[in-house]
Amino acid sequence: MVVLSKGELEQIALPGVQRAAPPLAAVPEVDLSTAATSGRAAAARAVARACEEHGFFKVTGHGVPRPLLARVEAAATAFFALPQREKEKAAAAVAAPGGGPFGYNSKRIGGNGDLGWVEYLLLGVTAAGAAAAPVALPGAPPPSAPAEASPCCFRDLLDEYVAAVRRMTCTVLELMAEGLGLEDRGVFTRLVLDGDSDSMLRVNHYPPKQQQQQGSRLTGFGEHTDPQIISVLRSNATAGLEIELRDGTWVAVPSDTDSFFVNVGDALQVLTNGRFRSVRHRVMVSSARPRVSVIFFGGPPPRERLAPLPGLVDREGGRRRYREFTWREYKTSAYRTKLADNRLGYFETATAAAAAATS
Ligand SMILES: O=C(O)CCC(=O)C(=O)O
Ligand SMILES: [Fe+2]
Repeated sequence: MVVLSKGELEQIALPGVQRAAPPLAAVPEVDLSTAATSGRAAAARAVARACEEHGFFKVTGHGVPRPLLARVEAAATAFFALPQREKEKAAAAVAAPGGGPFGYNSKRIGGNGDLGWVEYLLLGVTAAGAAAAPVALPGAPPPSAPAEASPCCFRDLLDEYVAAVRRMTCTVLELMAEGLGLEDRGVFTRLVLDGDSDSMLRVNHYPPKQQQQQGSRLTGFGEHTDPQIISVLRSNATAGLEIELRDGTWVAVPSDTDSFFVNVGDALQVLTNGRFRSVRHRVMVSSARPRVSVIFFGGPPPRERLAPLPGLVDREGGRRRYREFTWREYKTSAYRTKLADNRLGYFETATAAAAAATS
């Protein structure tokens, strides 16, 4: 088990963010069921508007079966209730041969000293539509645990979940392309469906606060932008997610177990030449109830060369905000940074950097 020193625990209880953020008054919402009918153009426009304004919106009418969502939530809760030893054994099984970020972790986010009041399972997503690790997660649950806490069952369930959520994600990505007026509707979808797509699934569990932490707001997951093209999140009924608006204020996103929340990621900000905004967000733990969230991150293949799409650059008089780079390069550079760093700064063109400095 990871034991934190007093100083490390103080870092999680950040004094600067003690005040509760006000709720986001109107969460932009897109009903995907209307996109299947005559409302497609309106849905595409609503998606593009939300990506430009917030880089964030809520998806209803998504078609992912409710019982599947409930089973995943129950299995995740049961998994994190397993003895620490079992969770760590699972980590060893999903770790990539050469190391890397996959597996189970507690309190430590990434390799550069970021801490949060969270434990999580991070799994690679394979091209075949299956999620998770190529090997079964070992470890039998204690006899009292529900069957779905068994890491093998949990893995199978997550496979099913990823297949359903990836399908829905592709519909959203197509709507984004349409909303931008791009002729090639599949320009984003292709990257996520590619056999080598660098997609992931993260299951987060924010444990209830301990006695001595009552009254303080803890950093569950510090502020950051997501690296990939798109993130699609579903949580239990415990709030905690907050996003930063364009004017720099933070707002709380009310939880909604029937909907998914979509974040624009860094890669999509680049592809759209900055028109879509990679949303800065965090999770604050202020409730005594645990929060469980499951996030599908749709990413491009490592070899993919990313650059602003020419059609979108033309619309800005030829001004390119980012230079071309491969996804592998971005990741190499990002792994050296802290969670809160602006990871795209390194890839900005000189004109974009100059514009940012004067704004
Ligand atoms: O757990 C959440 O609700 C969000 C966590 C998050 O932003 C992430 O895992 O990238
Ligand atoms: Fe995130």
